Amino acid sequence: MPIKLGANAYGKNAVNLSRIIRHGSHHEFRQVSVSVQLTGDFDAAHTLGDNSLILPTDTQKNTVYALAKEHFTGTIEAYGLVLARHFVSRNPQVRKVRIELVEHLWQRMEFDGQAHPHSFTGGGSEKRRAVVALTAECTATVWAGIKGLMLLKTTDSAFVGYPKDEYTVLPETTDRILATKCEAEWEYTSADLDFESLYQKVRTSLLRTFSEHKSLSVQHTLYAIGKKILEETEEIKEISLVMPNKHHIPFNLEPFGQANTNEVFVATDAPFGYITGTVVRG
Ligand SMILES: O=c1[nH]c(=O)c2[nH]c(=O)[nH]c2[nH]1
Repeated sequence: MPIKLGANAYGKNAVNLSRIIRHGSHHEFRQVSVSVQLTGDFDAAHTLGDNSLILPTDTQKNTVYALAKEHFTGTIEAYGLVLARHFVSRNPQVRKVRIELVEHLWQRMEFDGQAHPHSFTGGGSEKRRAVVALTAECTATVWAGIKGLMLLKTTDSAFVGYPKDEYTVLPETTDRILATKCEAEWEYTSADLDFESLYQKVRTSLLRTFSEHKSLSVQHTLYAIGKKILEETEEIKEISLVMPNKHHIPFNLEPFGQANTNEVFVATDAPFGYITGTVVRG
């Protein structure tokens, strides 16, 4: 049986780029982790050690910084497209480039209702993410997403009617805490869109459905969130959601002579329910 090289790709991961955008004394601050991945004609590099078609990952890293001065002034989606077009147009050996950008969300400080011109606080666990793929034929695909979005509501969440066997001890509940650290990723229908307003629209829709939905399970809420986003936003082809169930378990206060009327809980890290799903059209 002959042996040959299968699928392969290479690039620089986690290029940590930060940038100040100055408008006089009012500054914007952006911080993003960029990963570049190239797919293409790299057989000779693997089988012969011939590096003549290998654009060094160090050069890829430098390109992320060099193009940032002129081009990283808007959305991460737009900057991803600039980088992808650069690598594809300069390197005929590249069949496909994939750029992943994960943005740390710094929040501007505010004092007495006044936005501070140059000071920020860390945005917590929430990150904004974009992935851009561009082929040598210039077909671009853009995905956008949210990571680490902590969501919690204190009512309008139930879990009843599930099968019970000899190992089931979970009591049915019609009023529990629903908490998750949500991840969402959606694919756009085009690479020529207002990525900023679409991102804000999707994020707001996600929060609104989470808070307003009469949840019968995490699965039920996940689908409701995805369905609403697709109904409201024709520029989105499909959306995938990850919604771990961050359990808050009622603590037994009976040994202390008190009734726990759904007020005191143990917040548990592990294990946790892991609920994922993609909502599609048609
Ligand atoms: O919303 C839920 N979905 C489940 O699949 C599940 N399983 C479980 O033990 N609790 C829950 N809650």
